[in-house]
Amino acid sequence: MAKTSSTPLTVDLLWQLQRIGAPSLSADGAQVVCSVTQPSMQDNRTASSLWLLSTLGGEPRQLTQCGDKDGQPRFSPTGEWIAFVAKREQNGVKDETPQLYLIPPDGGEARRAGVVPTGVDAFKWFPDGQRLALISWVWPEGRGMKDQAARLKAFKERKETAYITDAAVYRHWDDNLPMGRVPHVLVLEVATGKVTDVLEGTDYELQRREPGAADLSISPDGQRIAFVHDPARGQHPAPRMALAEIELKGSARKAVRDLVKHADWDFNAPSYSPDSLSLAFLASHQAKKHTMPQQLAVLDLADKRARWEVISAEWDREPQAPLLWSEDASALLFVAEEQGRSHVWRFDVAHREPSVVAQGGTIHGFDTAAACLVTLTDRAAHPGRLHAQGVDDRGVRLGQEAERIETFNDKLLANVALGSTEEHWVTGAKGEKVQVWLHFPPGFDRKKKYPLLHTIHGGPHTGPGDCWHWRWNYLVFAAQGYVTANVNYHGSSGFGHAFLDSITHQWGALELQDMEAATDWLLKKPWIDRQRVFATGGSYGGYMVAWMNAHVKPGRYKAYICHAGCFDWVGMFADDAYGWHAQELGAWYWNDMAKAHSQSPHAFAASMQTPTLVIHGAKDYRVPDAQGLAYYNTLKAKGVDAKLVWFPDENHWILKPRNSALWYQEFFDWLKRHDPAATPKRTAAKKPASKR
Ligand SMILES: CSCC[C@H](NC=O)C(=O)N[C@@H](Cc1ccccc1)C(=O)O
Repeated sequence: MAKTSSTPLTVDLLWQLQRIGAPSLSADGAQVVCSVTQPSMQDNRTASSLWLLSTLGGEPRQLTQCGDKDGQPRFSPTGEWIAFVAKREQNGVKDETPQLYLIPPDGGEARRAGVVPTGVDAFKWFPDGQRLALISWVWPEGRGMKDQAARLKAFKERKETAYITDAAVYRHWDDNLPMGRVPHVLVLEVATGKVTDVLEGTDYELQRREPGAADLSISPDGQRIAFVHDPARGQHPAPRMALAEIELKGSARKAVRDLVKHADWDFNAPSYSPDSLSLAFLASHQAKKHTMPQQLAVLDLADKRARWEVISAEWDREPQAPLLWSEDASALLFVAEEQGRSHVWRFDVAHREPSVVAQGGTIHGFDTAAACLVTLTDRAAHPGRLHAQGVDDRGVRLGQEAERIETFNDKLLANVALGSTEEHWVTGAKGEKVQVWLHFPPGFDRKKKYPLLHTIHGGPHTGPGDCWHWRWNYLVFAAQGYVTANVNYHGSSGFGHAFLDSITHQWGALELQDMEAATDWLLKKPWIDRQRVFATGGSYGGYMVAWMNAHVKPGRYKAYICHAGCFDWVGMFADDAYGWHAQELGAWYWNDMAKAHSQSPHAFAASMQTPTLVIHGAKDYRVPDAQGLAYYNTLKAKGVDAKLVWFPDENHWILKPRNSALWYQEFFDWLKRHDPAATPKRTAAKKPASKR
């Protein structure tokens, strides 16, 4: 039941809430460290600090003061240190790039672990707690850290600003990848601070799209590092990754070799087993179909012929990185989606049997040690929370309820009337069941009528549901009085491969049928006001509302809001994901323009008449802002009521607090402006110029 208090969930309150990062558990399972991000609307920024919590009860303790971006905290296997990434000024030295810091769990001053001129993107502890493997983007022709520092200095002091590349992969989401550099594995010694690039002088490099800790695994004896590498070295726009292994002699490279490589498969998330007998990893049979899920696979490390096998082929769900082994090496633990939620799963390797160990909501991180499992979980009804629970030595959950180990946002939310969330299913395209999440305003009264607001998710291969979203918060929308619907249309993830793959080469068709089936179902509800129906969406959801503007009878939806929407699949070739277009749309545009246009809203612009708010960030490389500008310009040229909100300093997501508050305000103002029941807040919408 919704709380009866009167405080609604407002954007202002949303931006006061603290944001908990992925937890790391100490080896004895007694302590947890995580980052906590505190936004400041006043300062228009966010700051993150590290907090120490206990799985045995007691209040959390702040470990570091609000640094700029204290992040990725990880307990050392021996429990002696917590390592984290930060940019700081210490002992007269100001970090120009993120560095690795160490702090004792008992607190005190963190110290820089060593100097990595090109910065630290991610890291993994060695089992002995005496070394760390780091990921850093280095100049491949560089030799040693001094040379890297000199090259970085020269690059920063150059007067030219051009970004020059001959790579196929040179951008990711909103970043130009570091020009002239490639991601390598470095080894840092805790005792000396010495840093060694253990791929220096080789042709090996890590995968370029956000290489992270899950791309590395260190063998229990500390003598080998498995890593995800790109055999095409950035020269293929849709590369298939391989796994390789560095053999160490101390902190130096002794050898590097391919470990798992196959032209038809994409591999990632290597994970050595605690008994050193196996390497687990994720494998996707891309040659079979580009939508093939990542499946669990295991390599027998004793097998001279390096044979590996998929062990989850019978399970129609998709494990996500990272893969953690149970302590007895009998099972793998990971997160996987399941019909609008995600859980921590345990997969018994011998019996090939999955089971849920920790239920979502939506799980955003977990860790396990010493028969304890800690999770970071959110729901539509609350932001991320940390829970701890006992698991037996086979990694199977003990007892029913996990214990919450923090109350970071409880006080702020104590008197907030949140509204409620329900899961429903409708018959959609192909006569198949389609999941619809409904979020109701606080104090919802079935005898009254409410406006309907569709919030269409992006992807298309994602499957949100029972989750807390900072940028598209379902209950913030509901608090404004909307029944808010989230349809997991055909193509969404978490419902099996066939459902996800069903839209391939026909983007827009089945999804539209699902949206319309959900709207038809909702229009039959006595508590929906048929005259007050709106649809909004971001990215692929923005594509969907543009597609609906061209394919749905005007008037059914009073207005649309298109955030970072794909509008024209030919123009979209400027995006950072262009390598996947042909697989998804069915052809390269130059080979079959009609095929591209048949799935492209711009090709149907003639029929667009519904008022639309277009929002886009200039630094968006996934859906370049030209897409939103073209859509807005098209509507203006046609005399359709349209408004543009363009952010010169934001990317695919609107991340600065003040810009996010403005985003929500413009969002609600647009809906009110086109709501027949709303008293006009400002002068009536300008009459569009004569229809052309
Ligand atoms: C298929 S390529 C990129 C898919 C990716 N999300 C996963 O489902 C993505 O970035 N989706 C964008 C929309 C988009 C689709 C195709 C090409 C570029 C962008 C999104 O919805 O965030």
